[in-house]
Amino acid sequence: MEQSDISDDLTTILVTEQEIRDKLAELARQIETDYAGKDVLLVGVLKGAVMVMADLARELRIPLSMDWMAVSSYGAGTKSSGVVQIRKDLDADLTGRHVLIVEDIIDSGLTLSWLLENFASRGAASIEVCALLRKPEAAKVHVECKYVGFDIPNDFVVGYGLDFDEKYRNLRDVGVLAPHVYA
Ligand SMILES: O=P(O)(O)OC[C@H]1O[C@H](OP(=O)(O)OP(=O)(O)O)[C@H](O)[C@@H]1O
Ligand code: HPA
Ligand SMILES: [Mg+2]
Repeated sequence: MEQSDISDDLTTILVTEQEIRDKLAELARQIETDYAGKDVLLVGVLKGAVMVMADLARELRIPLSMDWMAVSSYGAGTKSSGVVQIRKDLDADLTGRHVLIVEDIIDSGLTLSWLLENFASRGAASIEVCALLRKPEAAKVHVECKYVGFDIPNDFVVGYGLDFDEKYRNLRDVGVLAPHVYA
C-alpha cells in the first residue's frame, strides 16, 4: 500500500525547522539577558506549545521551572470558537513568580487575553509572553507580546505543534494547510 506523507497536505512551507531553531536561539539570548538573576517559570500552553517549549527551554541557559496549562478553543475547526476552556490548570502557585507564557501562535488573541486575565489575580511578580508565531491581520484583541518569532499571513497553518483536528503537530516545519483538507 502506498504510504501518504502529511507534508503533501501543505500548500506552502512558511517557516522551516532551521529558521525556527535559529529564531528560538535568538529569543533565548534576549530572555537570558532580561531574566538574569531571576528565577523564571515557563508556562507552556498545551497542546500547541509543546514543541516551542521543549526547544526554547533547552536553548536557555538560566535556571528555570516549567509548568503547563491546557486550554482549547479551536477543537476540530479552523476558526476560534471564542470560548476558552481550561482542560488542565497549573500546578504551580504564581505568587511572586516571574512568569513567561510560551505559546505556539497568537491568532485572534482570544486565548492569550483570556489567559492573561485569568493569571492577573494570581499574584505573579511579572508576566510576559513568548509566541513563535503571530497573525497581525487576524487580531480581534490586542495582546502585549514581548518575544515574537515570526509574523505570518492570515492563513490556517499547521506543524511544529500546531494542529488541524489534532493532526499535523508532528511536522517539523510550519506550513499552510491546503484548503481541500478542511473545506
Ligand atoms: O489567538 P487565538 O485565536 O486564541 O489562537 C491561538 C490558540 O489556538 C491554539 O490552541 P487550540 O485551541 O487549537 O488548542 P491546542 O493548542 O490544543 O491545539 C493555539 O495553540 C493557541 O493556544
Ligand atoms: O493557524 C492556526 N493553525 C492551527 N491552530 C491554530 N490556532 C490558532 N490559529 C491556528
Ligand atoms: Mg489546536
